[in-house]
Amino acid sequence: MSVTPPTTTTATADALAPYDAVLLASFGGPNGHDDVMPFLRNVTAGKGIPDERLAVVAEHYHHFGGASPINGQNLALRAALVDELARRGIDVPVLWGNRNWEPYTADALAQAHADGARRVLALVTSAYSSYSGCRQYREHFWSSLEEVGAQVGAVPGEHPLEIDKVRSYFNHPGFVEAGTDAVVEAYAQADPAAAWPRLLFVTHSIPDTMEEASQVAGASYRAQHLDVARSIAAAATRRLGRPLEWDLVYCSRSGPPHQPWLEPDVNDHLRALHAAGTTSVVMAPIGFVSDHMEVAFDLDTEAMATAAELGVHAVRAGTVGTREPFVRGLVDLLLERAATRRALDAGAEPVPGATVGDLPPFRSVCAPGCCRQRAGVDSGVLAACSADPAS
Ligand SMILES: CC1=C(CCC(=O)O)c2cc3nc(cc4[nH]c(cc5[nH]c(cc1n2)c(C)c5CCC(=O)O)c(CCC(=O)O)c4C)C(CCC(=O)O)=C3C
Ligand SMILES: [Fe+2]
Repeated sequence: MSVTPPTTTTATADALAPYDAVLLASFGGPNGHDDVMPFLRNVTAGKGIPDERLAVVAEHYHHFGGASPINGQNLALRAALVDELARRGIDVPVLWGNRNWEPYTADALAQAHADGARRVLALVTSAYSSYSGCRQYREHFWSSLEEVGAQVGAVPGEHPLEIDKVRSYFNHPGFVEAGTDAVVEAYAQADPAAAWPRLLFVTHSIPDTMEEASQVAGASYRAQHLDVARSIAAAATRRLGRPLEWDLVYCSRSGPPHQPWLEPDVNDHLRALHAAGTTSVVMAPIGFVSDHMEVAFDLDTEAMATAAELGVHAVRAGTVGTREPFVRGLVDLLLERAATRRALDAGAEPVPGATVGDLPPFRSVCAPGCCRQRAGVDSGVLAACSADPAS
């Protein structure tokens, strides 16, 4: 009797080469009451967010014991990634590092360096490209590498480790499939006797200036969301067998009142829909990969209260979290990025990236001037994962 060996084992042994570690890079969040203000000061350092706004946001955290759910969710995502990598025969350390709270990226990188890692592949917990979801992480990688360099006695600008980043993955099939599953599940909770719910895709608002600057990456932050919304609405319509009417709305705006941010706000939109006769909605938070504080407070607490006050029936769809299609897609993206790195090192073109929707795959190596806070304004802050760190 002959046994056919599984083909995947040998095929994937070096699938992540030349990388020797994966970094799950996230926002970070407080773990208790005493962490809240220091965390908020980290987040808003140099941003000019007024103290009154910080006090309001601090209350959101105190309402939940001072702890954000985001850290537990990232640990769960890391465990799911390790499992999926192991299932494919890939044994690689998966580090976890945050921009705004412990464990900090520099500490994770320093440990990886001490353990022998030299090339790190980063995956950020933000699917869309804009300053907040892309460049701010790349600037943070650069300064974290400088910090590790200083610890090991490297010359400034010469880093003891390299970091590459997985492309913005909003239009990757795994993200869209998991988001579609979440919407279909939410509609299953709809009362069959009541009105068919209108679908509200929700994301984080950003200043109009940041939206304009995000356009440099190919399609703006808003256009990226519209592409995902169309893809999910079309797939969910097919699966539910009924047409869906949908809108893209925003939550969590901050900044001074005179500064324009993307609109409509989810609460304002609920009021407008109610006035026009809508009685039932599903809210799908496609802008967030897990149920962290924006979802737990701004949607589940605040927007749900608005809906209740109006008498509008509202169901909140889940986030992609650790759903199987999402985790599988993230591992596919790690492999795609490694194959692209090998191709670029050999003087060839990046490998083609899988997508759904109308937009092309976003770049693995960011273009000069991409995703600044303001279009055309160079802040002078260096960023990793681009051809030119100064641009
Ligand atoms: C686009 C976007 C995402 C999605 C992409 C991604 O996931 O990265 C995101 C995620 C998150 N934002 C978070 C928290 C905060 N964001 C703030 C402030 C801001 N966010 C912005 C944008 C975004 N933010 C912007 C333009 C600001 C203004 C100041 C600035 O330019 O930075 C502030 C300051 C107070 C306030 O102004 O609200 C806080 C506390 C948390 C942690 C939640 C938790 O603890 O569970 C997460 C995941
Ligand atoms: Fe934010």
